[in-house]
Amino acid sequence: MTRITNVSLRRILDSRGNPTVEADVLTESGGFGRAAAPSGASTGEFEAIELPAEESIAKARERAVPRLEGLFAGDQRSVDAALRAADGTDDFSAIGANSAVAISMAAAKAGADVLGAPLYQHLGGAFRGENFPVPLGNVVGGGEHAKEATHIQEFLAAPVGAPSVSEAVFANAAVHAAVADVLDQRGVPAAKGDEGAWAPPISDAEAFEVVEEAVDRVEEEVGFEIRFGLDVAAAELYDDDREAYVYGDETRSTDEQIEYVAGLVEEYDLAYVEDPLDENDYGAFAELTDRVGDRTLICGDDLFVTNVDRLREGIDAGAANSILIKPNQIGTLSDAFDAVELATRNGMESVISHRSGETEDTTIAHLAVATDAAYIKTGTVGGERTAKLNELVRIADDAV
Ligand SMILES: O=C(O)[C@@H](CO)OP(=O)(O)O
Ligand SMILES: [Mg+2]
Repeated sequence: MTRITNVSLRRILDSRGNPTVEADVLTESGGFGRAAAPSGASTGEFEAIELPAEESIAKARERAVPRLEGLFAGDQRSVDAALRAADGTDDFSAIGANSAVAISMAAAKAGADVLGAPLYQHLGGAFRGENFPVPLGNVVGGGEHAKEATHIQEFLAAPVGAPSVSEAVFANAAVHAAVADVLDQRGVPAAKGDEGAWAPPISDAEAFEVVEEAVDRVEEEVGFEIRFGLDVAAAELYDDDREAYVYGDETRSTDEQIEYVAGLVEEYDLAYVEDPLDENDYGAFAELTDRVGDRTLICGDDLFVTNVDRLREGIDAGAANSILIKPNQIGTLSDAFDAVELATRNGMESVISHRSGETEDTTIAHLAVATDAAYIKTGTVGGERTAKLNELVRIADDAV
């Protein structure tokens, strides 16, 4: 039987050294699932609410755990509906999206365990297809993830021509290493940001040169196409009072920002641009998508926050052609799947993503394969990032 007999919650460390929530779900027949909540730094204004870990655990123990015991672990919709009912708010502010997402993911793993199936197959079904996501590798970054580095939050290698997921993963690691060489040649010292990307104290313009050079070198070495992309995280740059995007001493109006990003897509043949504009500006997103959406992905992260209502608004406005999916932005796997489904039905690509604060949890690797996502964004190096990448390699190798 797959009935849940026990849900336990504990406080563990995330990659920034902050406390986060880990959940264990046990079933009657001995099925077991464990998962942990990640945590963002450049969080969207409309995300589900993360409570301090201790508080979230106490509230979830009191309100959610009693409702979960007795449910079928494999029936993800019921588990997630019980979490929503236990919380009773729209944004999980009563029990915390951190406990909710940890329990939701742990229940899915317990459900898979009972079936003896890998998680990606439990979630994606027998006919999920043979595709694998292209890993987007953060190789240079700044913004909220490294304050003294670039204004643009992430420069992402995109090995779109890789013949296998394994070659793609290693290509990203090679670009990360090549960036270090290029910076070294230029005499630029660089620490690493929260996601393991290099965080050099250089201008965005110089970062483009560095990343382009590193990508070109590795492309030549591996013999397949590597492009690159960005997470501008523009909501963090936008100043409501000045109605402008602030890049240190420089500012750009919304029209200038659209012009700037369209120019970057053109000049660097960018494969992917996430959050190029403020999270409240569907109109500006639509304008940019109209201009360059035929040759690049314009992806909404803070814009959509994995929320179907916000996605619907975006679809009506023509605001983007892809959506970033972060289960903890919305609180359950069912909600994340609903967002992917709505996006797919409307011809949009899905990109499954980690957070800047992470654990060794590998659920998103399975989620990306299960949903047939075009891309997965999960960093390049560092244990909490390679945990997901190595799991992808194992999934491709049928070894999970
Ligand atoms: O903006 C993002 O896409 C994420 C992950 O890269 O960062 P954070 O988790 O800090 O929101
Ligand atoms: Mg983002």
